[in-house]
Amino acid sequence: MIQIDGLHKAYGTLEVLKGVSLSAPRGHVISLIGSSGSGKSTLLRCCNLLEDSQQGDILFKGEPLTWKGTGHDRRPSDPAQVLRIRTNLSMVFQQFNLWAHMTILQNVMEAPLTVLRRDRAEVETAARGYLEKVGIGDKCDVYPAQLSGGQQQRAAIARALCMEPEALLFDEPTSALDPELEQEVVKVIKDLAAEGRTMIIVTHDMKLAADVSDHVIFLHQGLIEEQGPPDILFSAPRSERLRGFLSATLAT
Ligand SMILES: Nc1ncnc2c1ncn2[C@@H]1O[C@H](COP(=O)(O)OP(=O)(O)OP(=O)(O)O)[C@@H](O)[C@H]1O
Repeated sequence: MIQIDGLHKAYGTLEVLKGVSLSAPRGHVISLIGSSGSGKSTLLRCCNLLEDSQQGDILFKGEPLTWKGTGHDRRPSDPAQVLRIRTNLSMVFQQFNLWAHMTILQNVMEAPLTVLRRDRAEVETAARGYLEKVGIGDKCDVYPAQLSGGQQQRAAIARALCMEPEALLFDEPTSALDPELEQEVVKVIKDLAAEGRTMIIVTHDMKLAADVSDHVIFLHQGLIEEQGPPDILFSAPRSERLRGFLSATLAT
C-alpha cells in the first residue's frame, strides 16, 4: 500500500533521513521505534506528504509520486495526487489536534464534508458510528476541553476513520496520556489491528509495538538499524544499539 524507497530528508543542513526504505503492505501494521530525534515522526510525516523530502521515491498502491525540481526545491508536482494520498492516509497526532471550537461530532464530520464534499446526512451517520466504535458515542455534543486526554485521542481516531482512509498513520498516539488513559487508546488501536487495518505507528510503547505489529523498524540517526517481526526483534535483537535502546526503554 505504502512504499518508501531511499528517502532523504534534511532540515537545512541537518540530515534527518539518510536513505530510508519501508514497505507497508495492505493489512499490515508497521511500528517505527527508536531514540528521540532518530527521525521517526519525520518519516511518518513524509509518508503522507506533510513534509517534503530531497531524494527517494514514495509510492502509494504502486503509483509513484510525481515530483518537480530537485534537492531542496523538490516538490510533488500534482496537487490532485497529493490530495488523494493525504486523504487515503489519515494521521492521528500525539496532541490530538482537535478543533477546540467544534463539538466532537463536528470535529469528526469536518474533513469528510469540506475535503471530500460528502453528503451531510451520510457523514453524520458514519461519524456517530465511528464515535460509538471507539467508545465515546455519548460525547457527540461536547467540546474537546470537556473530555479526558484518552477520550480526545479516541475522538481523533474516529475523525481519522471517518475519512475512510486506506491506511492510518499514528504519531506517538499514547505519549501525551497518563498510563490509565493510555490503555483506552491502546485497546482501540489493537481492535483496529485485529480488523486488518493497514497502519504505521510511531511509538515509544514497546508493548504496543510488540502486541500489534507485523513488522517493527528500529531507526537510528536517520537510518534503519534493524527490522523484523516483533517476536524476533524484541527477543533476540542483533545490534548492540537496539539492545541498548530496549534495555534503556524497558528500564523507564
Ligand atoms: N520542522 C523542523 N525543523 C527543523 N528540525 C526539525 C523539524 N522537525 C524535526 N526536526 C529535527 O529532526 C530530527 C528528527 O526529528 P523527529 O521528530 O523526526 O524525531 P523522532 O525520532 O520522531 O523523535 P521523538 O521520539 O523525540 O519524537 C530532530 O533532530 C529534530 O530536532
